[in-house]
Amino acid sequence: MKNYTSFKRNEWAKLVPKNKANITKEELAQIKSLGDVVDLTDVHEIYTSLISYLHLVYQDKQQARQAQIKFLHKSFEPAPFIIGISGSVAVGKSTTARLLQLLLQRTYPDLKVHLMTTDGFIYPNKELERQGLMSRKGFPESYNMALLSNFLRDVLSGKKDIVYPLYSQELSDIVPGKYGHVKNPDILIIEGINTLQLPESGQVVTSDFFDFSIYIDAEEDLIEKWYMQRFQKILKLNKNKPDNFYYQMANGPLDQAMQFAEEVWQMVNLVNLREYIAPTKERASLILHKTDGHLIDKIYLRHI
Ligand SMILES: Nc1ncnc2c1ncn2[C@@H]1O[C@H](COP(=O)(O)OP(=O)(O)O)[C@@H](O)[C@H]1O
Ligand SMILES: CC(C)(COP(=O)(O)O)[C@@H](O)C(=O)NCCC(=O)O
Repeated sequence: MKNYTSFKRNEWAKLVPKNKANITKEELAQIKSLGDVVDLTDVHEIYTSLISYLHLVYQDKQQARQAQIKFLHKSFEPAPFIIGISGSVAVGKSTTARLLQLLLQRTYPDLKVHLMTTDGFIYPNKELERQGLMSRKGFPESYNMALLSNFLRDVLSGKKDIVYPLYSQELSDIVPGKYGHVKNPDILIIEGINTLQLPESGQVVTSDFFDFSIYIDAEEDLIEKWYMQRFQKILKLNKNKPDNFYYQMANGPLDQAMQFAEEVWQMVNLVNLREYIAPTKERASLILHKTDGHLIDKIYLRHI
């Protein structure tokens, strides 16, 4: 990759020798999604350097804003620093995003760090069915991109309380009547498979709103394994929840359920990865490459 400097794990870790992220094992336990195994080594070797670099980018942005405001003879209006996180379905975006939020909050206790996902901007199943898009969930046309752009515009305009829809993986649908709120955060982390995608002509590019972006990368076979493992965990979690989307499958033959998940991976998520997600990789400011066991083995930092 021409526009990036690449680092092996230990080279990246050496950029910031001191351990600044004094996070405890208890705090780490909070962010583990569905029983995953992020460990303190990752925090020390990968995220400490990342947080230090983000600090530089953050300061740079504040300075540039101050300069512009002075030039325009305007008064200072706070606007959040926005970090976008992208990558395949099941590559570990939400887990990484939660860890980053926790570490940023720990490092800068005076700053408000809000985390959200773009899943909420997928049309509700009813609407997807109406448009014949149920098997295209996650593809560009399944998102209400105009709503997402308007939302981001509101965020940057400094509006006080902005609502956004919420998606539930267990329901496999938008949660009716429930909304997230963005209330003037200093840092907004926004994760989703579409965060680096270029929209159809005429629409606003989501990543134009970002101050920094991260793409999480891994080999297809590994991501498939993580997808299947997560699917199995979701089945277990919903065995006794009759209202749940996965309830019938969770109580039927396991091999049939796994066959279904395999088909969804092959026909939907893998196609989406190849056609629409992976091509956005080289738009990211930073690429975190993962190997077996979710271990980050390579880091690529884009030149500016
Ligand atoms: N660092 C990690 N260590 C162990 N398991 C992880 C890690 N990151 C993600 N996982 C697991 O991989 C699966 C997919 O992760 P998730 O964060 O849900 O992905 P995404 O948000 O990209 O769909 C989940 O089962 C999660 O528990
Ligand atoms: C809603 C999603 C696109 C979100 O992706 P994620 O946050 O899991 O990366 C995905 O979970 C999804 O529903 N994909 C469609 C096919 C499936 O059920 O996996």
